[in-house]
Amino acid sequence: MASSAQEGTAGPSRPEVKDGDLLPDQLPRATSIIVIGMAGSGKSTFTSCLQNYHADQQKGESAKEGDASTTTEPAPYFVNLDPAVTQLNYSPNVDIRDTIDYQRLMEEYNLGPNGGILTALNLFTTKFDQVLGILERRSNDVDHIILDTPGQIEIFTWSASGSIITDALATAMPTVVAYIIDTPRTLAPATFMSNMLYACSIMYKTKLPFIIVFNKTDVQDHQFAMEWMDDFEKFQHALKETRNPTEPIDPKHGGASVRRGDGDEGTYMNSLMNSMALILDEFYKNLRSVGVSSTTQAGMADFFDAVKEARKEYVDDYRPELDRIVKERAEKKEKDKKSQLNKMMKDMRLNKGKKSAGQADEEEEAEAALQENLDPEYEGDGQIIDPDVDEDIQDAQEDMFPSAGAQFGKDGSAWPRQFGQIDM
Ligand SMILES: Nc1nc2c(ncn2[C@@H]2O[C@H](COP(=O)(O)OP(=O)(O)OP(=O)(O)O)[C@@H](O)[C@H]2O)c(=O)[nH]1
Repeated sequence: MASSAQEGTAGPSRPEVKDGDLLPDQLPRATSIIVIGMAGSGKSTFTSCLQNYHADQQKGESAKEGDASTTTEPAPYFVNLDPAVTQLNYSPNVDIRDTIDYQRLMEEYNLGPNGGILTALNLFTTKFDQVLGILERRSNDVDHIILDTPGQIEIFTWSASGSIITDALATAMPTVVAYIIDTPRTLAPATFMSNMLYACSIMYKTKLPFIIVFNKTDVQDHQFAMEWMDDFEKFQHALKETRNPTEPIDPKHGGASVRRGDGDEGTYMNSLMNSMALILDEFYKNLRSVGVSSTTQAGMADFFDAVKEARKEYVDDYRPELDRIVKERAEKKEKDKKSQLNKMMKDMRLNKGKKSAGQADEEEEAEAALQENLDPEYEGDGQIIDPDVDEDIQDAQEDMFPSAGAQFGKDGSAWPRQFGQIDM
């Protein structure tokens, strides 16, 4: 899909646009990266690795140049959204724990650990507009804003607060999802498959560009997973070899099971896995995956390349779709507003017809009294609207209250008064 966003020159506060860099004029410089993954997959370690990687890169650059000031790139901006984490190996710029005391919340509301995390996240989300304000201000100074999410994956991915945070971010700036997978724990075809199904569900829920990050490659190389994704027959072969797909394979021996089963207890499971693998084949085509080690920093350069590609995908595919949805919603809201107004006017006319002469007189008096105090630009929702912008509604109001035309108020001033003339 062609990009509808214009690639323009950077604004005054932005760095110079380099070849290949995608900095459409209206988009912030930063890409926000939402780090999601199963409990223990290494989200926090990965996030801290990003911080260390940046610091080490900067040290390397300045050593090469011999002058620390020449190539300094701004450090990523970090947000911790896990209220229950006790220790972090990175220093977040914004930390949910500064706002919410998770332990006290659990005690006061008699909540379990997951209920506590969910409630903490919900409370934090009520203030997320303030956080977003901070992030938006930083988004023209940094390249990456990284959000570390709670350990229990479903608390973020399937909660209303998770959706609100994700949508708010994706509307404000290019946003991508980094889905962390514990590679050594994915050696069993069934575990691999369930992880991929989960990833697939998150991708379709958020509709954001997605990066699969096979973590802990210092313990287990992720090549086997890449092959399973690239070649359906290789996955089938691994399934056949393992018999019981819940047992890990030994990638050094062509996918044979570490502990081979000798019955056919896996047959049903295998055929289920086969069918799901076929379905997921399409999903794999839309994925970019990298292997990293959060302890050795191996693969981090590949990760940042993948982020660059994902940003481009956001600009080309996600943003135009988002703009279309926003426009569609605004049009629908406008249409609904007008049809409700028309309906109300119709009801009023009908009621008027049914009223007795005395009632009608009383209502006319009440309406006249209302007109004296009514600012004709008042739309009824607490907002002063610009009549030039919304001429139809203004016309409708004049239909409704024909006496509210140019008249003189009790104090002799012109009526309706212009906005700004109203005595406060
Ligand atoms: N060898 C190795 N261990 C890792 C790597 N990344 C994380 N770990 C270890 O995996 C364990 C879990 O890592 P965390 O970063 O706490 O995982 P998490 O996903 O943030 O955990 P929760 O938020 O509690 O779900 C820790 O013992 C880490 O040291 C890695 O790349 N290599």
